[in-house]
Amino acid sequence: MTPSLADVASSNVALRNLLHGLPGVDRVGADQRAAMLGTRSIKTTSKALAIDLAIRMVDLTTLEGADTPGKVRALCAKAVRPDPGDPSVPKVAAVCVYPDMVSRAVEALAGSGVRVASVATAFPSGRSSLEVKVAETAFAVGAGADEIDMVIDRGAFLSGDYLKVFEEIAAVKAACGTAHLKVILETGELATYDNVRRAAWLAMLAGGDFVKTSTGKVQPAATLPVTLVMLEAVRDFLSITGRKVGVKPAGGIKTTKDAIKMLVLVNETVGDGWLDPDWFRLGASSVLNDLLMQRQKLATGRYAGPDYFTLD
Ligand SMILES: O=C[C@H](O)COP(=O)(O)O
Repeated sequence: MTPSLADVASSNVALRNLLHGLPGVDRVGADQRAAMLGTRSIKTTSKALAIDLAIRMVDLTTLEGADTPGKVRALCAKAVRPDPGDPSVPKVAAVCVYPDMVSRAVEALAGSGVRVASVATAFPSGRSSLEVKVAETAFAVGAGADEIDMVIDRGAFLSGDYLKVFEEIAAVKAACGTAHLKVILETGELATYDNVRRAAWLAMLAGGDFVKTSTGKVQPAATLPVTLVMLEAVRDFLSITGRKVGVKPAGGIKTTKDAIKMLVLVNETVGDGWLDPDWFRLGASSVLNDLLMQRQKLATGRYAGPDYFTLD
């Protein structure tokens, strides 16, 4: 008999049985499939569409201790008008900042349609109490964040305390109110693809609206095979539960090639139902300029050169 959500949500043994009962990931198969899809070429007309779609999916990110209000304002201006010389360039999906910068981003993005995402829950390590994590989430939402990017407690996950991870995600989700919750698995610390699949299921069962690969502070980050495993998880979760969850690879996505490989992977794994910023994001601090340069190259046949664009 399939256990109910209430059953698994109240017992670590039930959660463990469910997560360890998922089919194992064929590591060699996943690596090969991702590598094969990564070599697919796409037509020039499709490339132009893919670049604009990738721009619309970017969560333009700055997560540095040295972030200043001025840097966040400049990033927000870039999010709304990525190329001031070309109004046909679409806006990005969101700007992603630390909680204390949310109000600045909200102010700078007012009326633009670009969302404000905030990391929370003692990002990037996640090492704090549940009370602090919930309070930090409430602070960011109170300041106007539309989206919260939380980290899971990898220590609890890796020691098999799935219920702790589940309860933490559920508590943060409750603190989000109407804000969307992205759950960062930090796949570079999870050791196996089986763990990535289990952590993705745990995040979805606990109420996450998105599963996200990485903080950008740990390597490896958004690899193609890990993103493939997570795409398979959201596909299977939808078919079993009827609830659709988004995917956000983040960390180390730097070039148009990287971005387009991700889009091919989405198309081939879950289909075009996820080829939309509502369901797929690219978390990146520095991919936008390359997307702009390649876009201009396609349109004019020549590169404008990196100096033409403002810094990411
Ligand atoms: O969430 C997004 C990541 O922090 C960005 O990582 P990145 O700086 O490697 O692009």
